[in-house]
Amino acid sequence: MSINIEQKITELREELRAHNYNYYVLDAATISDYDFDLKLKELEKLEQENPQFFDANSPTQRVGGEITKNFNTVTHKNRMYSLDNSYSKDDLLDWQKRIQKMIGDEPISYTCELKYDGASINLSYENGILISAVTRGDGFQGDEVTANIKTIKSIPLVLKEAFVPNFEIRGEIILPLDGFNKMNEERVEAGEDPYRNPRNTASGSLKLQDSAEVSKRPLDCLLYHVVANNNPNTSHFETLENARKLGFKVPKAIEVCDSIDAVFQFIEKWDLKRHDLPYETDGIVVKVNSLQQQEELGFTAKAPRWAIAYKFKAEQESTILKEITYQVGRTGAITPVANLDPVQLAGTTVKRASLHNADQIEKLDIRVGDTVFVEKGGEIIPKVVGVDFENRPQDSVSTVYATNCPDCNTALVRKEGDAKHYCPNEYGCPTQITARIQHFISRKAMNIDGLGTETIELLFENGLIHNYADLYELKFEQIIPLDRMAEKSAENMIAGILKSKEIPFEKVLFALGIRYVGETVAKKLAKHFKSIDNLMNATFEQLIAVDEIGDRIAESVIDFASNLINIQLVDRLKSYGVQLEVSEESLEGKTEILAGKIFVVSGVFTVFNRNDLKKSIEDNGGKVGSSISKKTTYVIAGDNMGPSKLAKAESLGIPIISELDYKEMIA
Ligand SMILES: NC(=O)c1ccc[n+]([C@@H]2O[C@H](COP(=O)([O-])OP(=O)(O)OC[C@H]3O[C@@H](n4cnc5c(N)ncnc54)[C@H](O)[C@@H]3O)[C@@H](O)[C@H]2O)c1
Ligand SMILES: [Zn+2]
Repeated sequence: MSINIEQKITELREELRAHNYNYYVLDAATISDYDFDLKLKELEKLEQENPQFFDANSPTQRVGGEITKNFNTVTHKNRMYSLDNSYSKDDLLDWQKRIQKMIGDEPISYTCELKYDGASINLSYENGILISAVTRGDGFQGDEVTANIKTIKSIPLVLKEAFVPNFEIRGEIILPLDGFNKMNEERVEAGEDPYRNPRNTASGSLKLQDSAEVSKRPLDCLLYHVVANNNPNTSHFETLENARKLGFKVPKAIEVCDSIDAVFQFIEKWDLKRHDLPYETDGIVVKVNSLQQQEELGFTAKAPRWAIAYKFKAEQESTILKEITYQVGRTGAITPVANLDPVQLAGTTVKRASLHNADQIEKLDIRVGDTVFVEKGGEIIPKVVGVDFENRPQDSVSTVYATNCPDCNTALVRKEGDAKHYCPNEYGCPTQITARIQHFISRKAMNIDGLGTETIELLFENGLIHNYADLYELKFEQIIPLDRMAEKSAENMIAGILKSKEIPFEKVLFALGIRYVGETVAKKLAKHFKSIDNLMNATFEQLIAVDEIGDRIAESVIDFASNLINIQLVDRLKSYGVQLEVSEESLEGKTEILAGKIFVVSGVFTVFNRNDLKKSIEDNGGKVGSSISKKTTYVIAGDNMGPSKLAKAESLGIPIISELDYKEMIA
């Protein structure tokens, strides 16, 4: 009997360690948090009942994160703990009884805060200056990511005054939903896989080696805890209020509750309201408000006794997986899709869910006929997160991933290091062909009025177009006999196509649909190479010499340029008069006077409007930075420049100039 229990404990520990690794190190969890927490609770219970198997290294005794060793490893001055979890009000009542017993008769009041879903960070200030930012790591040691953290604008680098000369403040690095969705739109546009959720994208961003790359991600930091000797405040609430006054972003949704009933009310209110927040939360954190009582309660091996998290259950439902189908995208990438028995989830009916890729299907052992768990997290598309193995039908067979394209039946390929399969039949696969033409006409590309995605399909099915160049050969007489085609619509279509010849080169370049050449990259390449001929003749070295163009993009451009089909298409576009070089007009008024200089613009201006000022900097070869850093050459200050920006520029010794100074500079 005891052998079995020991074995069970060992297995659970191993399994949980593997999940911790997936979650914290790979940022790619394979089970839901809820299931993880259930398993952890199961292990806790077994360990409690069988103390002879105690192990200080058990996942129940340790914070789950790890240090990556890609950064300086720093030992925390004050340990960073996790939080105990609860999913029910009964758990909360149990906690309240436990701590009340330890405190005695004295009444306890609580602060309730939201539980921000991101990655924890410890900021150390000495004499009012930010000196380091370290991740939680394993709680004892973390990664020093100060350079990355300094790119987050809401984190003050210099304080006007401080609580006490030296203190630490802890918070959560998050990626607001807006920014997350925008990043994903850009990735999808460039033919890349979207990021899975804001939490692991925030956490992954912190671990990037290049802080210039981090600065492009709209990260934010929400603060929730101060560690200070001789803290003049006596409660957690007051401490946070004061931290907010110092300029830290402490969310306003904090309340002091004098009873556990008031705590329940806070929970109920935010269980609904949290969906309106600009960032994700996964629960409520309840903390004992009095700092003195906190001290009395102390810590367990892993978490403070004076706090507990109440976690909202992710919106999850189970339903039957009827069929796995496969979709081909514009770049040939294959996406497996779960077709489900319709189920109600977070207020919508879900019929289809993402299965990500072959590895994920194999890892979760997802099979047709299974009862699967479907979850809706921060992502727009719901996803299958697991299988209810107890309900697996007897005759179930493992899933064999598609070997051929669902559309053109070509054998799929998978490149090393790529999670996705691709249909390599780029120029013969109908879905890829139409998707490429649809991309060509889209708003951010050639912006052709009078042509929609369905019309493209119609034209393709009727053999009138085989590629985007064919659009320019379309004749009124050819389109008019098509199904449901009115004379007026046909005219509009032809006019729209004609008008697209005026679209500037950078947009045409984006429209060509070269893999990894999204809107921004197209702009950079157009600006640098000035014509399609220069670009298509560029060598790998010339390509990667361009700011922010890496190996992957360079290879993709070379692939495109060395393909005869593309060369012919581009030649045809040229012959129709499509803009394949930067026009004279747009070259006009442009200089390289400011080459190599980085400007940050702040405040309200009178001579220029803000956008014109930015454009003028770029037209003269300079760059506009979004935040002040060591790399900034000048700050152009208008009226009412923010005090924190001013302090930052001063502390880094960056010259602050007026818009008139700037005008002289370019004169
Ligand atoms: N799915 C998986 O495979 C898997 C694996 C490991 C962990 N997990 C999940 O992670 C959880 C354990 O992780 P954990 O220890 O990192 O943290 P946690 O999320 O349970 O709680 C602790 C953390 O909450 C954060 N936090 C956010 N708002 C806060 C606030 N207002 N006050 C205080 N802290 C706040 C802090 O960063 C703190 O470190 C588990 O409950 C589990 O759900 C999942
Ligand atoms: Zn195909």
